[in-house]
Amino acid sequence: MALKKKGEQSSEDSKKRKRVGFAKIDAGIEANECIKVFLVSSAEEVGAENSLCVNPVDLNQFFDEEGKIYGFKDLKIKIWLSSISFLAYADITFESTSDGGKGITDLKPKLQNIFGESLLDNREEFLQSFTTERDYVGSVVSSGEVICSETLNTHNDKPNTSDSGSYTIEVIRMELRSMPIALLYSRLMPLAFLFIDGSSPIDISDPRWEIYLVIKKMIDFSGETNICALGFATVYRFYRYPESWRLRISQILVLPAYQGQGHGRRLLESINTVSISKNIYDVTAEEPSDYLKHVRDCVDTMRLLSFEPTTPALEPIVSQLKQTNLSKRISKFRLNLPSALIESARDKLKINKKQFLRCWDALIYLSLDQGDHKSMENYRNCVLDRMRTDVLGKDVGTVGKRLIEVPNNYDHEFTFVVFRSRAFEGSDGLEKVANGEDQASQEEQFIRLVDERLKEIAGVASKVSMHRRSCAA
Ligand SMILES: CC(=O)SCCNC(=O)CCNC(=O)[C@H](O)C(C)(C)COP(=O)(O)OP(=O)(O)OC[C@H]1O[C@@H](n2cnc3c(N)ncnc32)[C@H](O)[C@@H]1OP(=O)(O)O
Repeated sequence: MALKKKGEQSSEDSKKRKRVGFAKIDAGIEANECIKVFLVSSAEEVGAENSLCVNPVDLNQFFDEEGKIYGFKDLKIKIWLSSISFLAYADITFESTSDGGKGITDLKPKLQNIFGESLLDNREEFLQSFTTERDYVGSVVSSGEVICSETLNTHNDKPNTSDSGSYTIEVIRMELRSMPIALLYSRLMPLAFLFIDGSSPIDISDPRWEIYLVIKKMIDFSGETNICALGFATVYRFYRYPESWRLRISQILVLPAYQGQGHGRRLLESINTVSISKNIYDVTAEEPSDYLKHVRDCVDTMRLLSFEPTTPALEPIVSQLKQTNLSKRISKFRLNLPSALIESARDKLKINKKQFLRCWDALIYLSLDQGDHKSMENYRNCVLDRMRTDVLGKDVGTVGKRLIEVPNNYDHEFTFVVFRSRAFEGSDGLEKVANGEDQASQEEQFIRLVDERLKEIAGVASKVSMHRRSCAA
């Protein structure tokens, strides 16, 4: 073996060194960019150009390292999700693979993290499932309890007046621990992961879980009844001391193709029906999305409007808003909260206090003349004032200790934090008021918050007015 002296380089060595550069490290590709999910209801739709492509909340979360997939060139993943059996199949294509410094992502376990057992390996088996599993949902829900049933006309989705061209929408309630429904839920769970922000699996062995399925029943040309699932809600029953129960909506999802057709409302109304029939204490929702809040506010505001004690409770506050000038900061809303109505709405309609207060805003708004500048200005000031109290604490105006309501998953009504605001305590230990600049920016934030809240209230009020007009017509 020839030894090379230090410092001595052959011309061959120096050529080699020139050729050894720093290879570019694989930047990877985001899962959101290369994965497309299609919701299909027949074998013909699998691979078809016009199949329904749906938008999951965030696929990156299922992949490591900033949601990226490494080692593939021109990677394309098409996931076909059957709305008949809720089985899935992934078509994966790529030009080549190479380890560019970050390895080659093992796709199968990653996709199984989302789809679990419902991800099939065999394309043929998946295609056949549209036939073999055609009655799957129907057979599972056959033992469930029908909570609501509505027959609609195919042409205009209005309650049916003739027998032809009709279908039935039902909401079915089942306990999750029984076997066939537990298996169906395990196929629905990936949908919750895909379409509900921050969704996590639930422990179906806990007997307090139940599921509400909204299904469509239709008789086909051969006279057979086809049943498919359009959405679902999982609900947990909590014990409430000393001897009652509360229902908490954990996940609610209407399949993308069927959203905005009243199925979310039907699920919520069915949960309300059950909570009343079983004399549950109240109903809450776990971290509701903004849109779910909107739908829920519409549903509960409508219910409160037809609740007898509501109108007399509204009258005094509405007449006050019409007459008084409330431009100065006073807590009229807090002072005038209708505690008897809050309690009877909880008792009879199972609307929890936090939810009641959201609807109360909409009910007052609906009772005011939108063209009357004074009452609308008063209303705005009251909402602003209530928000200040909510954010700054129950004890606005006193320095030092403050009491703040903080959200939690279990019960929004009963969590408070007491703290000593730094803005009110100087380094010399003397209590001071916040400086002018802090107060101005705080005020700006409140104005922004109040504008957003007023927009939400107006959205609910307009939907409720439309719904009332169409019911009256
Ligand atoms: C706790 C959690 O799970 S949070 C996550 C919630 N789920 C998701 O985000 C998943 C994706 N989204 C969905 O699945 C659905 O959109 C849901 C479940 C949020 C709502 O279900 P949908 O079927 O889409 O709602 P639905 O058709 O019943 O309501 C639609 C409209 O009718 C209105 N409406 C419903 N009931 C009434 C009523 N009684 N009176 C007046 N209006 C009503 C709603 O306000 C809404 O109005 P809009 O036109 O302003 O949007």
